[in-house]
Amino acid sequence: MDPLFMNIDEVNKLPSHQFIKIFGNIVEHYPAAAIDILKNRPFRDVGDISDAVNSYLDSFNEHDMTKIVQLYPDLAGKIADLDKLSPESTYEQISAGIFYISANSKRRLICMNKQYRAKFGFPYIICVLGKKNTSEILDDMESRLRNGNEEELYTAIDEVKKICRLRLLRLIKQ
Ligand SMILES: NC(=O)NC1NC(=O)NC1=O
Repeated sequence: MDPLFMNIDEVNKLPSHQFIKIFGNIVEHYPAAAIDILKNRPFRDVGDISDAVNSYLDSFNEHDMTKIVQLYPDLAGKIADLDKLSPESTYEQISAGIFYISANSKRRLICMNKQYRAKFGFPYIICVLGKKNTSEILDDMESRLRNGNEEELYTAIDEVKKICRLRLLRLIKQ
C-alpha cells in the first residue's frame, strides 16, 4: 500500500469501487471488510473508520474469526522469503526489522511459528509496527504459546484490529 494521503472528505466522496480498491487490504486479503464498512459512510475521522472495522470483526463468530486470522502471513515465513507478501505486510515487516533478524532469532521464530500453528491452527499475529525490537516479539510469542485456544483467538483478532488502524493511518491525513 503506497502512502496515499487523503482527507476524510475525500474518503467519504470516493466512488464505492475506488474505496474498495484502496481499503481492500485493511484486513489482510479480505476486501469484504471494506465492502461492509462502506455502509457506515460518511465517516467523521480515522477513528470512526477503525471503529467500523472493529465492529465488523466483532460481529463474527469464532469460526469466521479463525478464517480471518488464517489469511495473515507468518512473520519471516516462506511467503516473505519468496517476496510474495502483500505491500502492506512487506512495509510492516521491513519497518519492524523482521527482514533483518539474526539467523538465531529467525530459527527461533520459525520454530515457534510451527508450534503455534500446530497448536492453534492459524499463524501467530502481532502488530509489529511500534515494537521495540525482535526480542520483544519473540518473548510475546513464547508467552502467547501458553494461552488457551479461545483466549488466543481473541488476542489475535485484537492484533488484527491494531494492524488495521495503522494501515488506515497510513492512508488518511489527520
Ligand atoms: N503474522 C503477523 O503478525 N503478520 C503481520 N503483523 C503485522 O503487523 N504485519 C504483518 O504482516
